[in-house]
Amino acid sequence: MIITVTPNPSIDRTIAVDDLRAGQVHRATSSRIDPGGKGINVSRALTAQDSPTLALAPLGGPEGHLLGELLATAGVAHRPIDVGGSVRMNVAVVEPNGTTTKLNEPGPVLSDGEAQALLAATADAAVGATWVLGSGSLPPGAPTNWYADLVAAARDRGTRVAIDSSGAPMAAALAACPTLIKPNLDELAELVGRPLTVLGEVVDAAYELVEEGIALVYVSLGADGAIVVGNDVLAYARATITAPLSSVGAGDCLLAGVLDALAHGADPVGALRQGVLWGAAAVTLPGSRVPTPEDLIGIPVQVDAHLDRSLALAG
Ligand SMILES: Nc1ncnc2c1ncn2[C@@H]1O[C@H](COP(=O)(O)OP(=O)(O)O)[C@@H](O)[C@H]1O
Ligand SMILES: O=P(O)(O)OC[C@H]1O[C@](O)(COP(=O)(O)O)[C@@H](O)[C@@H]1O
Repeated sequence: MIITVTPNPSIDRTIAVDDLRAGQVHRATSSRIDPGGKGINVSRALTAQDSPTLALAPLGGPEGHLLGELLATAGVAHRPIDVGGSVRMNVAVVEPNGTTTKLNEPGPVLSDGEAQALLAATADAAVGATWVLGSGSLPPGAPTNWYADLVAAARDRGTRVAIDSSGAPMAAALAACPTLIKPNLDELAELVGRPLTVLGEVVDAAYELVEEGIALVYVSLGADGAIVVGNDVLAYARATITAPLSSVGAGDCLLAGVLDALAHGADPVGALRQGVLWGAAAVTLPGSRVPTPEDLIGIPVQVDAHLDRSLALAG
């Protein structure tokens, strides 16, 4: 069982328009809502592939109630933590050429007690789990070291822990040495404090984090695929998608594929292959829809242990 915790979940509304222009009135051509937040997306992707998972999240207010209903409809096992503030609504505006503009709300303020209750519930659920994943931004009010505390709590219970966040909460979590992290290119550049433009620079940056004690660093590189770096582990994988539809949540699907494979005993490179497959399949689907087994059919994944360090990245 893979436990996910999403301290700042969302309802994701995807709105399609012909041509987005700031300051103008637009008539949408379509719209949809999906359950959102990074850990929730990972649990959705795992559920769609029949992989056991439990999603924990603070589900407050009418939006929290709606999010719980959406998760139940999708068959995602979840444990709501009751909080006073309402779940946020994040908006993605999608244009026909695939350009996506995202507006993410900050989320409700969590009190100290609510942040502690979420941590305690996750620590309880971690006992006997294959992995615990903490993912996404922290809502206002949650302490910056919330993910660092989660890493310590999971380690105390003998459970492997993955963290996928950004900014100060991610930097604090790194110091606590999670088992695995999944930054994208921008997040890795932020963690090492320098721009990364070619594959060799990404590999070197990921190695620095491995040397600090992170066992496995998976870096997602959008259309350029992903790498895994660990002690004695280095591989690059990519899949070519001819008609990408929406990249919202692709990183979450990649991480779901990686954790599912590792939970089933795959080696880190096999897990990279499955992660890239699930991530690539996600971009063929609208909004943040997650791939089913049928959606994975016919997507070829190339895995290469000898990577071209000079490969320029699209960023
Ligand atoms: N245009 C694309 N074509 C093929 N695969 C893609 C494309 N965009 C994303 N992916 C796959 O999805 C993964 C996650 O995407 P990425 O944008 O890097 O994550 P995040 O959502 O975390 O920023 C990538 O590593 C890649 O495997
Ligand atoms: O917690 P954050 O960083 O604001 O991100 C939340 C957003 O990320 C997602 O989980 C995935 O979106 P991305 O494409 O930005 O990875 C959305 O469902 C959600 O709206």
